[in-house]
Amino acid sequence: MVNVPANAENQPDSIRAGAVEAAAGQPGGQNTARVPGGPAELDQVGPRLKAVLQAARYHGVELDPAEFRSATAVPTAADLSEWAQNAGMWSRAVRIRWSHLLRFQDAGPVVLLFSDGGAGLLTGASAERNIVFLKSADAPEDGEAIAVDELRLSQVWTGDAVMLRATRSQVAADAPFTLHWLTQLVRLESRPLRDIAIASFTLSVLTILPPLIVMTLVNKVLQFNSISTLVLLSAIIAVVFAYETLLGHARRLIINVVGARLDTKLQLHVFSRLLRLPLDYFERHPAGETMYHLAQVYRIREFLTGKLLSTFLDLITLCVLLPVMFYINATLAWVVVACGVVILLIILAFLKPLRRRYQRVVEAETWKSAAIGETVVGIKTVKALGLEPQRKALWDERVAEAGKARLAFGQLASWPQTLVTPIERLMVLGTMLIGAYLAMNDRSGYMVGSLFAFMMISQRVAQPLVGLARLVEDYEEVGAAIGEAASVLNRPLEASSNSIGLRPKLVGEVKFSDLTFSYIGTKTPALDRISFDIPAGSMFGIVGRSGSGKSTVARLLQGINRDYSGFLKLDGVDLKEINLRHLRQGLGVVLQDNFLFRGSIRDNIIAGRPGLTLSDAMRAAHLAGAQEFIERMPNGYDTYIEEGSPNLSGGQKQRLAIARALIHDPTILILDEATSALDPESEAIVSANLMRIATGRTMIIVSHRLASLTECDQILVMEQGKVLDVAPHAVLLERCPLYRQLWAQQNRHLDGHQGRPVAVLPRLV
Ligand SMILES: Nc1ncnc2c1ncn2[C@@H]1O[C@H](COP(=O)(O)OP(=O)(O)OP(=O)(O)O)[C@@H](O)[C@H]1O
Repeated sequence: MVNVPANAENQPDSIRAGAVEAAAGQPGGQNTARVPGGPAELDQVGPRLKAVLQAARYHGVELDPAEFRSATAVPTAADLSEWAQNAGMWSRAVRIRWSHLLRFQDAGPVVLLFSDGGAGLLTGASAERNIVFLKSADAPEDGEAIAVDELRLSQVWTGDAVMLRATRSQVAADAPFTLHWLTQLVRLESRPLRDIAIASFTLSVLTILPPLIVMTLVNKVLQFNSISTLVLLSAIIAVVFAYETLLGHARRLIINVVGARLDTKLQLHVFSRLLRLPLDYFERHPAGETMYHLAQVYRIREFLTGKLLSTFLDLITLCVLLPVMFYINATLAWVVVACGVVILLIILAFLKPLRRRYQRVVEAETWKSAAIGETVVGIKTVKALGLEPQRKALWDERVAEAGKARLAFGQLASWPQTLVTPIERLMVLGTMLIGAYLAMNDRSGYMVGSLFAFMMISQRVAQPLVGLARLVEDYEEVGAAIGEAASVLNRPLEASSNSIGLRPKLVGEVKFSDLTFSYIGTKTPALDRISFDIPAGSMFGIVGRSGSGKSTVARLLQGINRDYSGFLKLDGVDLKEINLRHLRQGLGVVLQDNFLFRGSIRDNIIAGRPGLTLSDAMRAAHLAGAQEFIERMPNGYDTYIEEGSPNLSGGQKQRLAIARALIHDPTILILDEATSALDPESEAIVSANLMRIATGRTMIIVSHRLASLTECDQILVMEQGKVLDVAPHAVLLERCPLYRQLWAQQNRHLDGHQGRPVAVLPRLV
């Protein structure tokens, strides 16, 4: 019987079907034949990677071959497993025996590595027939997995296997940031939490002993002068204290570990979601506001591993101690419980007004953070325009508002505290007084010892009871913090870069058909039924007045905005269908103002892309015309650039940005006003390299300056979001009035000479 994996219907065809045509002879092999139906880029991927890619796809995860790292020519099981793990999957590289393979009946495909460098996918097994079902990574889509016995497999299999599946945390990575998600996160730590609970329970039990011993001491030892009982009790107390100390230490250690792990997971989650937020979000929200909201995550973590955990542990103590209190004296125990209930009622009564005031604190703090963030980001403008007094006034105002809101909250929050404190005292002192009264009327003589014991226990109970009541109050604050963090993290993300979308091989042909697009919140469309084609490998210019939609065209091409109507196709594939990360890896973009990160020039050009070296950086710098000025710098490619690159001129910055865009040899290079802010000399240097840069790729140049576009194969003229004309420079001069007008405006100094402006136009080489 063929044991097809349980969710066989959900498997991609490439796994479900196909045969290991060469399982016995040439399994996998170093065959680079096209995978039918698979992405074109798989053609260049070796069989071991292909097998892992397919196994990952079975679990709904699309791995990126560009992220695979291996120190050896033939990927090892460990490399492959690490690749899957880096993409957030659970994966293990294992060395297993045949008998183990027979147990893989419905766990999804397992990748088996073959001794010739190939690989196969184990899709099922039959223990009765002593066979496994195997399929090559290169198998045709509609082929069947073939049955292979132990002897045949042993001829080709190294014994290494890679197991992988989607992890819970991976599923959780897309989950919204809610209290439920946080609870799930905590539940993943169930084992250490269980240990903490056991330690706490034991500690609680141990805390019962001293009061009980005191009770015995008073009732028995003091009354009957029993020295032997005293010695025994002392020994017990010593052992209990030693245990208590050790267990307390262990508990704190485990709490620390759980706290650190939760912290790490939260931080990873927050940053990965932040990176996946669409650009739109960042354009609409000040950086300071976003950072303030995200900082709330740390309050949530403090609550989870601090107050919540300790209250949970206190609850264990309560559960152990309360019955003992009732056992010692029910009347006194009821007094304690009644006090606890009153404390809870007081806190509940204040919840709603506290929530309202806290909301005001949150709003005021958000505005405050936005003001400081904006000032730091725009400090150049603040200084240049001498806006310090205005910014200071704004800051003063925001600080005052936040202070007022905090004061109002603090004043109200102190009321429950004021009301709860006497009740807390009453809980301890009241029980003492009532206990003393009861002891006076007690004739057995045992009441005194019980009273001592009760006093000791009630002190330990009062704290958790109050803590429990306060937890409700703290939860309000944390609830607000979750809301704040969620207001950033729970926005719709860009399409999942790992798992969704096609990865076609990009050639560089672009087609806009009847495309209309409006920014959110605007009435007039930024692009209005535009249609034009950009042939692969051509140089394409876009001109138009300010606000005509030039940059929007470039944004849509980068997949920044995807909610347009009509079609935008890249090499015949709808852009919305293309995996976002794959798309952006095929694009190079240089903007008017490019951000260079803190680090060396080399690091900035390589931009952290793994596997690239100094010689790659030098090649890109040469192409961008940057190598000459880099080599003149004191430390060459190791010259350190500060954030925002104050030690570079505008032209140098732009050339570095172009080098950075060229480093991965993009199929399409977009220059969006990349040379507009440059002085004529720098522009001439950059433009002089454009022809070289353009070779072998599609180049889209958005520019105000018509002079920099004259060499383009086609120039698109835009006006108010519409396409006015598309033609080469000379033709546009003839037939497009707007183009002619813009050209005349920009080249008045040429004296009616229709040729190229002598001073501005760079000679392209
Ligand atoms: N993020 C945005 N949100 C809302 N509206 C926008 C946004 N970006 C641009 N717009 C609007 O869309 C229209 C086209 O803008 P776009 O930036 O594409 O024009 P442009 O031709 O590149 O202008 P410029 O040459 O001045 O850069 C403009 O009316 C602009 O106000």
